[in-house]
Amino acid sequence: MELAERIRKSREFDLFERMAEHEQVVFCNDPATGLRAIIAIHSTTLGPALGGCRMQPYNSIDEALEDALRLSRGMSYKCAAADVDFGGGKAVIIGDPNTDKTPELFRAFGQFVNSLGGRFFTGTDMGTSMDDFIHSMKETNCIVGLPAAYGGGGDSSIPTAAGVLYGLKATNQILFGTDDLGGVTYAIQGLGKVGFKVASGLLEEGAELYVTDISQESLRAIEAKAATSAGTVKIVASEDIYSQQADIFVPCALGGIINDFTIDQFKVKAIAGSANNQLLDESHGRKLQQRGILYAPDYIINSGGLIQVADELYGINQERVLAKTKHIYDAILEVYKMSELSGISTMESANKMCEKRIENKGKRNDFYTSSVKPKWSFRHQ
Ligand SMILES: NC(=O)C1=CN([C@@H]2O[C@H](COP(=O)(O)OP(=O)(O)OC[C@H]3O[C@@H](n4cnc5c(N)ncnc54)[C@H](O)[C@@H]3O)[C@@H](O)[C@H]2O)C=CC1
Ligand SMILES: O=C(O)CCC(=O)C(=O)O
Repeated sequence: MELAERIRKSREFDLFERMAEHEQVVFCNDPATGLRAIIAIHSTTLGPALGGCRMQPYNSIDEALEDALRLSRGMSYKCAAADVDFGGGKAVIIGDPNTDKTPELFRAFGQFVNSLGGRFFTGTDMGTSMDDFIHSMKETNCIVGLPAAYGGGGDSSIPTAAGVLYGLKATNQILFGTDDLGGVTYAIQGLGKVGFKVASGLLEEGAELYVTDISQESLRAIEAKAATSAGTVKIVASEDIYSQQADIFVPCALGGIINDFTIDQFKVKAIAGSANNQLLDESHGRKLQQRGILYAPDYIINSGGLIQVADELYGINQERVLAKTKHIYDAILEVYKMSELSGISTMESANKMCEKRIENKGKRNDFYTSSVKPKWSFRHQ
């Protein structure tokens, strides 16, 4: 029996089966600082792996690993969709972002990132902020999305939120024949770095919002914002956000929130938000299609942050970032149209497009020319 076949048949190698699509998974353990993290590299076909680092009080190693595997896979598709020279990776730190952060923990994390020798670049995600990575960057230059004062492109949640607003305009174009964001009702889950900016942008345009967050501070802040805006806001309980009588559900917190339990609760016409991995699995994309709910593939509508951090490789240029982020409007319209023409779901349409791009790049003969400086070398000077 072939080695690969023998391994596949042995239950003791289940972990390798789970990461069958992934190139590498690194478990990072630093007892001195309490760091326990997982870095997952899905694919480096398009370039070094890139993906933010999430911090969350996961209930088990299993849950943390699953998140890292799913998120890093999503990054491969996101990089292909945004046409940037990066592959898919992601990191998760096990811990409570409100109580467990220390400078030493993020320095230890930076050391592990550095040990990958440029195969993995990272920055902020759910539960982490630019300030955390100021500590990590002391150990590695594979950190993106740092403040401008540290040579980075700044807060990547700004272009992410801008991209979501462009995606919502495209969605309104299909639903109502207009790009206007005002006069429409949205149910927003999560008012963090991205969700708060999206909600604020919608309020300024006169939208009617239903919002939820587990942070009372964020809820008070959005009420204060609404008091000085053209729009209105109503706070709803976490479990009620899926069943709001709104036009569009805008998930900006957790993944897996489109599942068998929530799908029957939706009364919306469309779902379009920043959260990564919104569909529990691909079948839920088809179920949304059957229910006539338009779905904006998450890794396209939320690619503004990636566009900005990828731009750092060329020396950040905000005009270029904005122009590329605007393109999210066309990209979302394109996938809605592809799905309509082919009859397959919007997510399947987007996946097919990205898989083709990755396959084509994999086929290309990247031949070596000794006179040209390696593309990434300036990051290691
Ligand atoms: N920051 C970025 O540029 C990007 C973020 N994303 C994704 O967007 C989502 C949000 O990211 P960030 O805003 O950066 O994270 P964040 O950590 O700043 O905000 C998340 C918010 O969700 C809230 N939340 C957590 N659990 C909740 C629940 N059960 N119900 C309601 N609210 C809940 C938190 O209290 C927090 O306010 C994540 O899925 C992230 O992976 C995707 C692309 C880029
Ligand atoms: O925003 C970042 O720092 C990297 C991009 C990313 O992780 C994401 O788009 O999910």
